[in-house]
Amino acid sequence: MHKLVLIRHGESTWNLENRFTGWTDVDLTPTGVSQALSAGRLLAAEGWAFDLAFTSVLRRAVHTLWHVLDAMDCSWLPVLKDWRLNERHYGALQGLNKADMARQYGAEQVLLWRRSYDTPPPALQADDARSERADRRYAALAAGSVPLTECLKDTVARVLPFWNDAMAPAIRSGRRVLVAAHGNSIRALVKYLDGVSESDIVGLNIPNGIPLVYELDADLQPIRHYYLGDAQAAAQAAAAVAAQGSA
Ligand SMILES: O=C(O)[C@H](O)COP(=O)(O)O
Repeated sequence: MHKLVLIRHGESTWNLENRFTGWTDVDLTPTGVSQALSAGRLLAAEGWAFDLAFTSVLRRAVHTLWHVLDAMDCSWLPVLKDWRLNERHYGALQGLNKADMARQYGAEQVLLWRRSYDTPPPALQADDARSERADRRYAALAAGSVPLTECLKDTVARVLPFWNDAMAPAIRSGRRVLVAAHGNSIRALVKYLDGVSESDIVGLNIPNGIPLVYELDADLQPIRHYYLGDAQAAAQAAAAVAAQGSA
């Protein structure tokens, strides 16, 4: 059996302000740092150890990983950063307040943008100052492949190749893997691992900073999954994420 640990970044500044974030590179709040340190201490206390970590190229996930590894006294751990673990791109919603959007467009429309499988938010214009196309961290991507918006289906389409190319081979080889990522890139991976339907994925919300353990068989099929620590607290935190899209 293999064990894979996934963790969404701790609270970010735009989580706190309830703003759509996507690829905007905001940092953690002090609460987010505390969540990451607590997760690391919990993992250490329960005897977890890792051989390799994966994360995105966004600082809220990278810094979460730093704090988790620091709390586990293994800041030396090899880390592979890849844009394919980035949060789903939120398009022209990036920077806008989620409750304001619910008041302006209705909670149902915001739910579709946040949680549906194939309804993308309105796209950024390519010349929008918020576009990441000039960001040198994405310079290796083919021209025009830096997204201007993404639905979850688009996120799955880039997370899965990274799973198949990097994460799954590492796990199959027996390396103990930790992944620090984002709410929707984790939703994309969970959808694949658990075979969640396009309708059921709407109900999945990932809380900030709580380790999510996947026990996988030899074929990397899930046996079970659970949050470390207080299960009720994790459920309440996930419900709070869902509520962020309310007016
Ligand atoms: O990108 C964001 O806005 C958040 O990190 C995730 O947002 P969501 O929970 O509204 O999808």
